[in-house]
Amino acid sequence: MLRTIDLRGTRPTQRELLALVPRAATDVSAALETARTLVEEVREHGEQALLAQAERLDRVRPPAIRVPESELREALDALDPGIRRAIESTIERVRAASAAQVPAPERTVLADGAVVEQRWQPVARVGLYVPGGKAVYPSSVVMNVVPAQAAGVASIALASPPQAAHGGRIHPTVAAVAALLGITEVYAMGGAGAIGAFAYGVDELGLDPVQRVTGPGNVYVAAAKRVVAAVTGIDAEAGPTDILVIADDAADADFVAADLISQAEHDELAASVLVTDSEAFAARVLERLTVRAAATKHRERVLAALGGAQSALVLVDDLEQAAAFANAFGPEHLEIQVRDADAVLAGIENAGAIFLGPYSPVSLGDYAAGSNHVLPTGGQARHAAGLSAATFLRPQQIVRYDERALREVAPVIAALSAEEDLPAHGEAVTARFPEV
Ligand SMILES: NC(=O)c1ccc[n+]([C@@H]2O[C@H](COP(=O)([O-])OP(=O)(O)OC[C@H]3O[C@@H](n4cnc5c(N)ncnc54)[C@H](O)[C@@H]3O)[C@@H](O)[C@H]2O)c1
Ligand SMILES: N[C@H](CO)Cc1c[nH]c[nH+]1
Ligand SMILES: [Zn+2]
Repeated sequence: MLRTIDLRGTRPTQRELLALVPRAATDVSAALETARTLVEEVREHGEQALLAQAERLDRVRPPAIRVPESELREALDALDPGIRRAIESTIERVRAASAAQVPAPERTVLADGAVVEQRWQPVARVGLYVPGGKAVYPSSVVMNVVPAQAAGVASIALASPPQAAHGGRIHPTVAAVAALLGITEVYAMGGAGAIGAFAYGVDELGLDPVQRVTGPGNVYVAAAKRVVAAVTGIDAEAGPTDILVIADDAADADFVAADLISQAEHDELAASVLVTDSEAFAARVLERLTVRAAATKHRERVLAALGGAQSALVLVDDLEQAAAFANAFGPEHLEIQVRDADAVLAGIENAGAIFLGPYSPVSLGDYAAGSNHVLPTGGQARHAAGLSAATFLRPQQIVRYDERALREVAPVIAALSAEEDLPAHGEAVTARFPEV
């Protein structure tokens, strides 16, 4: 079920810990060549390539890549009222949390007349990817669109794969949520080709290139984002999901097993990792995993993920060692289910999102916590962050010096420009004050 990594009695260095983290099976770089080819096809052949890729990879030809606005409106009209209420509740919470993520402008006065300001400028146009292969993700429409709107992005395009079960149209709930959020530019295109279309634009579709592509997806989507990163901004590579649970023997083994399975259900490449200082507790979780996995709907996918080299049971001496392993892993989702969760939290540096205690499971964050579920995977949480309003904003510094303030700092510029053998830099200042 879960292979064991036994760290007890060892004190691995940072480098050794990194080597122990099970990553090879889900390494996005293995999908890079495929993704590059698909992106290039779309760059060169536009709409025709998107249609051919849909037939090949989604096994359906979309009636139109650009989704008519009438289809979006009709999907919203037909949306089940219960689902609509659930979506509206998610929107409300994510909107409140996203609004709080927009930083205030800053003004630093360094001396009289010497001011450096910082303003947060939204990118002008973004392409948001909503996955739809093994499952469909209307919740990801909310998680992409709401922070972009909170940031003040003026132009938003959205893509989701054509669904064979819906005659090549996007999933109707995805269409409905787009309409609910006022999005009108929607494309039925999936995978790496969709990311290429956003990055380079497709003239026949009236699809202009975007400045930033965001959103989750499978390894091909994550690899395509890496491919286009030279021409457009991206968020973190939000690829196949992972969950790491730190638990001690006070945790509920059934809760932990349920949470490990909840994320394994996304993808055969999903990673579920349990880190514990109690062998007896680990045995209880393994037993509950076996029972739950046998009964769950997507059992084959779940068993493939739990049995994959990316998933593991990690036995540690103590919770300090558990935190060190988690920091090396850089999980997308970290659950802390121990007696003193805050004490473990204090030792955590790297995680996409952190879920504390028995009543904060990852699926709460997936749908309804108000936090964002588009999060860095593949260890990127060691340096990257989840999607937020800040993803769509850039800090811009504005320099406002008056004559006196520049005169005061002129000797500093003169000294440094001479030291760097870039005298024209100093001359640009002395031109203003020839006597300096
Ligand atoms: N990290 C996050 O924030 C986050 C959030 C939600 C979902 N996810 C992940 O998103 C992924 C969703 O995957 P999915 O497959 O359901 O939807 P998807 O939309 O990511 O992928 C489907 C597309 O993949 C392409 N594709 C399929 N087979 C291919 C092949 N053999 N070669 C090249 N391209 C191919 C097709 O174009 C298809 O449209 C899962 O891995 C899930 O864990 C991650
Ligand atoms: N767990 C995924 C983030 O990695 C998000 C999601 C959407 N729907 C269900 N789950
Ligand atoms: Zn999930």
